Amino acid sequence: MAAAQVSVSNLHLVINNKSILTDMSFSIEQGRFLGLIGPNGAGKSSLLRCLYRFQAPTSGAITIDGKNIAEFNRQDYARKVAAVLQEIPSQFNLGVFDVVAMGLTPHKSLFASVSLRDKQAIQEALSKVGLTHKQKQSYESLSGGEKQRVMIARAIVQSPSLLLMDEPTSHLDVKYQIEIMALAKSLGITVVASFHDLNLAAAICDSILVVDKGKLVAHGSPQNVVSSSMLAQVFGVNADVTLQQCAKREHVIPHIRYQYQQPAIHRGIPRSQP
Ligand SMILES: Nc1ncnc2c1ncn2[C@@H]1O[C@H](COP(=O)(O)OP(=O)(O)OP(=O)(O)O)[C@@H](O)[C@H]1O
Repeated sequence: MAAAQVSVSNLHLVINNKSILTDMSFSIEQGRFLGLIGPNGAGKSSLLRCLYRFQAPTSGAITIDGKNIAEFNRQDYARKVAAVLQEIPSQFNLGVFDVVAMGLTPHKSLFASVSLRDKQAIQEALSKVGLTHKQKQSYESLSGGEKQRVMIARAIVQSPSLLLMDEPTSHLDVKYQIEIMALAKSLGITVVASFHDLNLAAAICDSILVVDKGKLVAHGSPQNVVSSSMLAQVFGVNADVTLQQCAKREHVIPHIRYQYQQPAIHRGIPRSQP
């Protein structure tokens, strides 16, 4: 499936009279990898929920390939958009193979059986996330990181044109953090993913959107967005940022070194020294 072009305009989300997202506008070109970063409670998951239609925005519009997402029927939307969410479902009383097979549902008619070609797609996805040897095991008995990789395999099988991921690496060891992100990038589809590992986001993403208190405070290439001043103002941390030439990519990647010994900053205002 071709990659999707996504556009968000003047998005507002208000829940119980509380502004969760305020006047967000941005767009993502086809096939690009957009990273969402921001402190806890900034609104990253809420934005992803709006993109996934889990949450209807209070006002504003989200379009995919020029069509408002509210206008897609459920099956068409499921064919177009896959999500790997923060809350890993725990109700799957299924084996790993069957959970991954659920990714095929939007593409099949009711009661259609799993074909040989489907089986190959499932095996391929399991191999890509390094879980071929676990395919007969029950989903429930997997570790947190293994469950997360199963959900990513399921999203791959779904063959979407837009992949939404909420902190997809939170349970993964460092090897799989790198591998899974490289895998998501290699799919050639449009990806929107939230990150807490800012160095990983800077290394992987084509562009980064910084969210703070429900507002978009910066949007651009990692090189333009990730800076000591942004880290101080938005995250309240002291850090040095150096630019590293990447062998495989033409551009430079910012690399953050946190100053663990220095006092934290309160939103741009250094805390007083003891
Ligand atoms: N259904 C809801 N009812 C009330 N408040 C909500 C609801 N959903 C989200 N919020 C609030 O909206 C704010 C943004 O939450 P969200 O989960 O989007 O942040 P986040 O950036 O993903 O945070 P984290 O990095 O901690 O996962 C938080 O203050 C949260 O408490």
